[in-house]
Amino acid sequence: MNRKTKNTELSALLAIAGEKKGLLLAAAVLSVCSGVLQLAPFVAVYQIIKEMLQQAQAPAAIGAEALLRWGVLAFVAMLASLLALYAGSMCSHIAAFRILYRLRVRLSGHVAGVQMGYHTRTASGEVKKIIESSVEKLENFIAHQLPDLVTAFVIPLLLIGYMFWLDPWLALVSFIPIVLGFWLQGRVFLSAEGRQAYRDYQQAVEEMNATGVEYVRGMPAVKIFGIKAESFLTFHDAVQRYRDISLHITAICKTPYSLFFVLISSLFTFVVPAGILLASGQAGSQSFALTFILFLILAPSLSAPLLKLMLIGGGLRDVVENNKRIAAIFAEPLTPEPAAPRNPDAYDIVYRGVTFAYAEPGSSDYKPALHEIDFTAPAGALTALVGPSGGGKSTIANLLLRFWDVTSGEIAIGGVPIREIGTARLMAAVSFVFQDVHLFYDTIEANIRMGNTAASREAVIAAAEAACCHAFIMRLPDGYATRIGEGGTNLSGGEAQRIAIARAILKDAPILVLDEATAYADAENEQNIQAGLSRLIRGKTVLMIAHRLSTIRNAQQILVIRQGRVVERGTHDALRAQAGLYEQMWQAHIHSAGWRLGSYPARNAAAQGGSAG
Ligand SMILES: Nc1ncnc2c1ncn2[C@@H]1O[C@H](COP(=O)(O)OP(=O)(O)OP(=O)(O)O)[C@@H](O)[C@H]1O
Repeated sequence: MNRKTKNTELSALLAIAGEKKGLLLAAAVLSVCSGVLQLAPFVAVYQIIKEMLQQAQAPAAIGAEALLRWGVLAFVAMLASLLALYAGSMCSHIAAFRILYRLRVRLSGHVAGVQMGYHTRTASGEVKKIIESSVEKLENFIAHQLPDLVTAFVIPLLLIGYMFWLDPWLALVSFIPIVLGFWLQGRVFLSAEGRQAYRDYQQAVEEMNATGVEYVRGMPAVKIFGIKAESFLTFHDAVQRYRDISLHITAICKTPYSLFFVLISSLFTFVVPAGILLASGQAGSQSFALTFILFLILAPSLSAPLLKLMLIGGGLRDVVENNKRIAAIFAEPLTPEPAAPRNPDAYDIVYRGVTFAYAEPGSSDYKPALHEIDFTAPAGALTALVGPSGGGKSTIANLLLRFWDVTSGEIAIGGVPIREIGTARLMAAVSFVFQDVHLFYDTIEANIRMGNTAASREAVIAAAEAACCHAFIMRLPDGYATRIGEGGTNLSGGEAQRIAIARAILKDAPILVLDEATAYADAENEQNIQAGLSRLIRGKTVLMIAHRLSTIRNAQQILVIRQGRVVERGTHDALRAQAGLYEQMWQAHIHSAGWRLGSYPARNAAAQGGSAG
């Protein structure tokens, strides 16, 4: 990663934190105050010892009042320190939760605005993980680590400054092990080997998580095909890689980390011999003895913030990693919107010389999907897209919604290029019934209403009746208020498809795109869905992708798509007369329609009879 990218990540992190500057500053100041106040008991002990030493010859002269005063001061300072810690922690937590909220809202908004290509390139689990856990980890950083970091920096600086002011030689002796400890740590962590090991570690964790999720998701296949855990090689390998890199990191870190820990935790063991050595030159000096005592008190209190600094330093790498993931989402470009959106006043659709290629995941290569597609879908008519699997039918439909933008050529609605219509108006003009219906974890009514949130209850029911789903909805325990999905009722593929059709009927958009809308229908259902569809498409411009050719027999126009090109076009009768690909597909369709399970015994019997004869 180059320096520029790193800076961008850091500035993105600071920009996020900067939104609540005031609260964060208050948290930092309060936690430094708390840290400084925590030193008060040490000062009190020092003052008490000083008083006792000064009156060593006549202990009776030691002023009990002075000792009490220092005791009370230490107690009050500790109370004040706890109060400051509490107030600082409140500030940092309030700041953290507000920042997290703003960040999640911004991220969700951005994710909704980026082009569909991002969502197909990126696993939905990954985006969810970033919005949930990467953002959540910032809470720990902002609410806890940031104030701790400031305190862990400021307190040792103040202490070291004070120690140098008291006695530069003793301070130097305390300071040398600190420098040595950090140097030993830095030598490993900042070396090329250390940095590479950390990157490998991160990658190993990600791989292990991703393959672990895959393993659990693929459990039905694992069970059906009897694949044992050890033989699930990718997951197994990922776990082994994680173990190896963890052991490698432990091996390179154990000595410097142990030395660092020992050096920082035992600063006073350096101070004692140095003090004795220096004291031998100043025998009888009471003031040196006092300074020495103060050093013995202060040196251990330096260790705690320094060790904390080290721990936070390790955690910061995680924060930077998480921030990198969050910044990568924000770096994803949004669907370009026109400066002045235009409204089409007609709803015919024209594809003119449309060529499109998908970006290959993880490379800068592109995979061509469509070549010079030209056709007009007249307003109010049904245009069907048929053809072999992988030919490009869904891609043609998806481009109309600007899930991706065309590589070259143009798509226009009512003469207005779709880029100039603007996403909101485009979405309002088009209804889409996908092959894979997505229903939200909500009530049936809310799912249908998604097409038109302002619709009346009667309109929702009318749409459900038109889509032939009213009857089965009424059989559900709570009717239209039944919750779908996790923790609620599960619908069959055909039922979910009819809900999606009801949603589209309610939306009543002038353009309708149906991608395999009858995919899940059984023979009885298909009639219902067809009935719903014929009500839905009346008077609209329809693009319909169908594998069952019987469903599009009456289309005004049929386009046969193969290998990203329109290879035949015309009505059903005209295409059959051409005796080309469509005719082959039609024959195959008729054959498969006649090939039902019920016919098996008769055929089988015939075959057996034939062989017997
Ligand atoms: N999101 C994507 N990223 C990369 N390539 C894709 C993507 N979606 C489709 N493709 C590829 O584009 C080509 C056309 O696919 P498309 O889904 O449009 O065909 P289709 O005719 O609708 O197929 P089917 O009838 O099986 O649904 C295929 O080679 C497919 O692998």
